[in-house]
Amino acid sequence: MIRIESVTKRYPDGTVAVDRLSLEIPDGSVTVLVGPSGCGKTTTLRMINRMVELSEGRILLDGADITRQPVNTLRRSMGYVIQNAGLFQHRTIVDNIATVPRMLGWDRGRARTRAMDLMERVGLDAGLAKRYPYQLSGGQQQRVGVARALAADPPVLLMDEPFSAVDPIVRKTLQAELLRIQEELGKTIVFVTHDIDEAIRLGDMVAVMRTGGKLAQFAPPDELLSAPADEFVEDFLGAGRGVRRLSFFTSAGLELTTDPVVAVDASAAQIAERATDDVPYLLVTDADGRPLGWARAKDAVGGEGLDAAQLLSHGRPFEFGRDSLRDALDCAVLSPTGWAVAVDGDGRVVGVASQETIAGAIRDAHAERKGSADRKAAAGAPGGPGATGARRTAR
Ligand SMILES: Nc1ncnc2c1ncn2[C@@H]1O[C@H](COP(=O)(O)OP(=O)(O)OP(=O)(O)O)[C@@H](O)[C@H]1O
Repeated sequence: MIRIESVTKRYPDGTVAVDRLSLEIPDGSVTVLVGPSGCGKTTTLRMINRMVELSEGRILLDGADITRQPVNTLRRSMGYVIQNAGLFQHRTIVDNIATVPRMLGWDRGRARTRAMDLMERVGLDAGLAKRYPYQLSGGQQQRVGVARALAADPPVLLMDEPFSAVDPIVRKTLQAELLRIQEELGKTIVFVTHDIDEAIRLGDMVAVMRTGGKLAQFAPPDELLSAPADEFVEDFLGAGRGVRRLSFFTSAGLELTTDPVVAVDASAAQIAERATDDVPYLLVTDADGRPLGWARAKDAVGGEGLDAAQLLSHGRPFEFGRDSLRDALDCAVLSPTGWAVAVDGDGRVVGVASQETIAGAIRDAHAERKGSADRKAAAGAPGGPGATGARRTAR
């Protein structure tokens, strides 16, 4: 655990960049520092690896004061990723990634093998290994930056606006990749951004800082959205808090029905059996149970069977139990029938849910969450990461 204890940074010109900041950064999770420009995020991050020396207070890494160990030893335990990747322009990609292992005395072959493994892990084609940074896109360069920071397998990763310089689509992909890598590696990540959506998507815990280097709120994103500490945090979070919070509710409790689901080769009798008064649309699946689209029940009954070419689009299904209630709601709202299609991990239909069913599940989830928050408050327990149930999606 990284423990920041009442830390202040006063630069030589008198600027107080960070003012008595205290934070406990849990192991194996992503803690995001977010706030407006100049609020002291970068200064805080750099005090952790001592690129900036603090003025007052102390920082403990696993209980030991970071000033008590040689700065090189400290930095080796912390990968560092910055905006625009900061790659060595005269070195190939594979050599960039192998930099730290080589510095640690690994032989060339072992360092290169490690670098090639990491390229695969961060989603880079092995064919890029011999290129130079200028021959890569911005998104690819950021991936190299992440791979280089992971090369010596440090327990801590410090990331300073690593995805700010790439376009929004690449940025979402990189965020999703980071979450995937984090799921596998379980590093302690401290991530700086000025983008609140990025903070909410990536953070297990989010520290909102305000100008003057003061902490405004430190909470899991769900709690931030449901109970902002004050007007500053509320303004910073922006509009649509309620809908955004649904990302933290799992779809696992949704009551699905399979009543409208029929296979494309269903007989006239099977279709007639499905198409009751309560089922205006039928969800048609292929022989493997994957969704093909919606058919109007009244058109399907009495016909010659279902015509896959005549179906209404089923939109993007949600993965039952993995995706959130926000994903399910999005599906239902965008669906031409108002029904969301739920699939399993292999893309096979497990059922459908109406907008009304989803609205009911949202009410239940809120009531359940409120009950559990009240119980926690009564027991004096703080909120913590990992209580969300839904996969954090980078949609
Ligand atoms: N070397 C320095 N000397 C004097 N003041 C500095 C120095 N570095 C940063 N500052 C000041 O400290 C404050 C915090 O800067 P910092 O870079 O930590 O903020 P930030 O939240 O990361 O900002 P941004 O989002 O714009 O990168 C700012 O007022 C900045 O001008």
